[in-house]
Amino acid sequence: MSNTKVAVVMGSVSDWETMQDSAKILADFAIETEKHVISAHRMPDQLSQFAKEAREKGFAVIIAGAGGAAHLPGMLAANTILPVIGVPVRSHALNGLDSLLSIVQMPAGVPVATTAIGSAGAKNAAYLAISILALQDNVIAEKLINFRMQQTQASSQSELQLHD
Ligand SMILES: Nc1c(C(=O)O)ncn1[C@@H]1O[C@H](COP(=O)(O)O)[C@@H](O)[C@H]1O
Repeated sequence: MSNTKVAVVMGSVSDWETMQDSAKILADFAIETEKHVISAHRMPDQLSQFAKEAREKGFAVIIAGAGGAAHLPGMLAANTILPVIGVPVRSHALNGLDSLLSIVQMPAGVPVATTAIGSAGAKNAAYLAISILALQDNVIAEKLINFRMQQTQASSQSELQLHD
């Protein structure tokens, strides 16, 4: 697979507080990443152009974070065959439940892999994108295995401390 880049797309710059958690993990794994604010609602033509060109521009995965009436991930998925991971950003009015339901209930045939609401979801979107890249890249796979081992060690240590 020659496509190695990940796009982190968000509906508004106000989503960056959440989506920076995706970008930080991708940077830790040295994954080439582009960040974009592209709203399906406010920038429909740019959204369609970005999604249609993403594959030929070398992207392997698109992470899309949006809040409220979060149509961005679904509309990206409608315009590309790349895997799209949707992150429901926590909204003020409904605490992110609106974002979650807007992203998760896609019709069959146009999938969006939906994460949890908020920061944990943004982090897991990055780890899922890294898992996809690791299918074709042993260096990334090794880094991911090391990360999981360190995470297990840290959890085991905290368990031991509890019984000290
Ligand atoms: N859900 C969408 C889309 C979209 O899905 O196209 N575009 C913007 N938004 C969301 O509107 C919220 C408020 O945006 P502002 O803070 O700019 O008013 C953000 O969480 C954004 O993701």
